[in-house]
Amino acid sequence: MIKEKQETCMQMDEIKIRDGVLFYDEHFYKNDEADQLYQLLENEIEWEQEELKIFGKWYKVPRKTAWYADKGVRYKYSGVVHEPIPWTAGLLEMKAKIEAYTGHSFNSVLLNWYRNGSDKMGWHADNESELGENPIIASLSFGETRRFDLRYQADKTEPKVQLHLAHGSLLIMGGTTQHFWQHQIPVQKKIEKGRINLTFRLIKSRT
Ligand SMILES: O=C(O)CCC(=O)C(=O)O
Ligand SMILES: [Fe+2]
Repeated sequence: MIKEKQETCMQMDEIKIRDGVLFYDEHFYKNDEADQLYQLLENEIEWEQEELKIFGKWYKVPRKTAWYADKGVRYKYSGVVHEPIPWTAGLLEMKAKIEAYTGHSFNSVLLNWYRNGSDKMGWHADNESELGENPIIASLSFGETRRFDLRYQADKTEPKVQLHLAHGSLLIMGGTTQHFWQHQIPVQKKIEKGRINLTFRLIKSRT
């Protein structure tokens, strides 16, 4: 099984980084399928506008979000514990395709909709304790290609990594990536259209 898993991931391009594991498949979905999935997600997902309290003042999160998962799985993001929405058929299909391809299973997905290039996500690592020691995160992107930056925490001289996550692509982050690296989606003012990202995760502990 382990051998099979490795072979499956070997079909993906490995992006070599220090103290981390990244695999990327630019064409996980064909273009026309990806177009349809973008529309489906934009219309069917129960998008929320979250607000965050920073130093006593409320700010709108600069993107729309949604959280779908198995029953009973809870997750804290943007400082709030979220109850999951039950899976839709479309999301379950995507999950099954990723599971078959990678040999890893997932019980939840966090969705982010960046409506244009002003929507963003700041530097962070997906290192919440619920995800366990070395989480595997499977990230699907649809819509506009956005930059995905990674920076190494312990040694600022390590060069930043810049990826461009394409329409229909799959990125896998694994190994110790979340210990040593942070990532962000920076503002790209010239981008006028939207991008939807789904990060499939396995939540191990139930808060
Ligand atoms: O939009 C992306 O590609 C990244 C999303 C992300 O980092 C997250 O949901 O934790
Ligand atoms: Fe993240």
